[in-house]
Amino acid sequence: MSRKITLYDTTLRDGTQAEDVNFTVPDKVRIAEKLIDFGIDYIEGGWPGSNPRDIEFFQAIKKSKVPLEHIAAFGSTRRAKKSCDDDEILQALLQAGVPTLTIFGKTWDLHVTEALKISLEQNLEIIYDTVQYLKKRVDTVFYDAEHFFDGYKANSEYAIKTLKAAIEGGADCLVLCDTNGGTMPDELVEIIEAVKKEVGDYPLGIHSHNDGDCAVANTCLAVKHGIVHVQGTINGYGERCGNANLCSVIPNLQLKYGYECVSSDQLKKLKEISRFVNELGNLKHNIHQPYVGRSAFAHKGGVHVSAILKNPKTYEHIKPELVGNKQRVLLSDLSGKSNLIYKAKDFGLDIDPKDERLTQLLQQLKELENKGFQYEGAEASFELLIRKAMGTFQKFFDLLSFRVIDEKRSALEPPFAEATVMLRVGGEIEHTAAIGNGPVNALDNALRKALERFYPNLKTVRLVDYKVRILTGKDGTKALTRVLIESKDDKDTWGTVGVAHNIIDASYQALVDSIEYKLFKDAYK
Ligand SMILES: CC(=O)SCCNC(=O)CCNC(=O)[C@H](O)C(C)(C)COP(=O)(O)OP(=O)(O)OC[C@H]1O[C@@H](n2cnc3c(N)ncnc32)[C@H](O)[C@@H]1OP(=O)(O)O
Ligand SMILES: CC(=O)C(=O)O
Repeated sequence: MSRKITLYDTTLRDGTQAEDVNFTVPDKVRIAEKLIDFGIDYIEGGWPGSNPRDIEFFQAIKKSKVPLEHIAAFGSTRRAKKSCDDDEILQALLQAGVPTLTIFGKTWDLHVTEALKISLEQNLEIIYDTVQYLKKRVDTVFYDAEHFFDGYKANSEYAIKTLKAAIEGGADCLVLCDTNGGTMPDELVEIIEAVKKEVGDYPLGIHSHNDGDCAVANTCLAVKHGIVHVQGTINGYGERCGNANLCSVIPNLQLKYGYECVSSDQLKKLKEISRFVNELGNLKHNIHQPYVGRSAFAHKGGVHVSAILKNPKTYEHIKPELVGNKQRVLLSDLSGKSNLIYKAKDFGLDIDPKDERLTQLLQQLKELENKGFQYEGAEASFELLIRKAMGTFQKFFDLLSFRVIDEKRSALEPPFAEATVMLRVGGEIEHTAAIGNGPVNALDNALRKALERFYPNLKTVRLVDYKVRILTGKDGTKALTRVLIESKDDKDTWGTVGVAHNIIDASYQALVDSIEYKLFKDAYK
């Protein structure tokens, strides 16, 4: 079963045909470099006959560290009224100066007569002509049989003739494309088996679109049925609903079916690759994405957590580390004691499952969640909650009072914000005021100013993110708010949360947790 599968990535071509997906030339080069390190065999860089950016890519890639034998340029067969020598698209392909060219030709008689408006015979000539012309000039020509499955269903005899024209032209691989993405897995298998009877063991590839949500399944089944060359994109980007997602295809083929795709060390970079492409494309990470999503191995239900603590296999289909991901446990009102025990272990606390305080803590967590607290992203607040409940937290200060003034002195001036805090450290009372560019900033400044005399290490703390979420929008300005704060020092980053109807109070809770966590970790961790 360890047949080597050729991986052909078209993120930089078909991927950019997706709505909202664009990469600059330097980004395309960086992605190509990353994909090569990851073990992709071919990277389709773009369509040089299409636009200046793609032409520039093929110039830029020659100055990068990517070996050119891994780069393919994409284009169509020659136009009906042109010879290969005169066809701008073929000439642009050759000028790209790469040793691998991929061209797509028509399989479906509907497309030949309706889109190209030529005869079926003429289309066969165009396919043969183009493939043999290019094959004389470059090392490798892949033939993408566009709409292969729809074409086969409409006119199987003609569809096979188009493949044979490409074989006669000398194509190195016949890539069967499910261009409209609506082929069902059973149909796909049946058609591949029929094609094999016609072309023997000629190398076959697959290029599946995802319109029926079957692109990954179709690609994996195609491989099981003898296909050796797999096309797809990182995160499944592509025209309309996308292409076969290589972030799922590769681990499925390698870990489930035992095919050889990339090395096990390269597979560990899968999550990183997925993120990298999103980052460069300024695209949001899909947390629920199989294998690579943040939630792919995140357990929320108490029943699940209880079982994975005994054996991770109970609710995990693979070991997350194999694809560079990790197991996570979420806290919510669906948690059981097992979630708390797991989390506590993360913080270095061993809790006895029979400890009475655990039941109280679980109850407290559920009540807090019900009030709007959420500890996902605010793990420092949760650690403080556990430590306080288990009696392993030491207080560093007591707040006695605070006051925040937000005063608009004239219509033209911005409001003036000032905060005063009174707190006790040991036996000493500190009473301090500070200003800020808004009420929360003033409160933050006042708290730090009051405490820095006692705890100079607070000077290293910076707030790097402050998010406010309205939890009950229907209540208008009376709404309940949740504030999430992310803080950083020279070593760590931590998140804290506060919930209240008063946004200053919610911010205060999150700020105090942030300071308490910093003082605790510096003193005890
Ligand atoms: C299935 C796929 O995803 S294939 C890739 C699709 N990707 C893209 O289309 C992105 C890049 N495309 C482009 O930049 C432009 O469409 C170009 C430069 C290729 C062509 O632009 P234009 O010459 O203005 O043509 P236009 O885009 O309007 O129409 C496409 C032409 O290609 C022809 N064509 C389509 N497929 C083929 C083919 N396999 N072989 C030859 N000609 C083809 C069409 O018949 C049409 O020609 P016509 O205008 O004479 O009818
Ligand atoms: C070639 C290609 O992108 C397709 O047929 O979908």
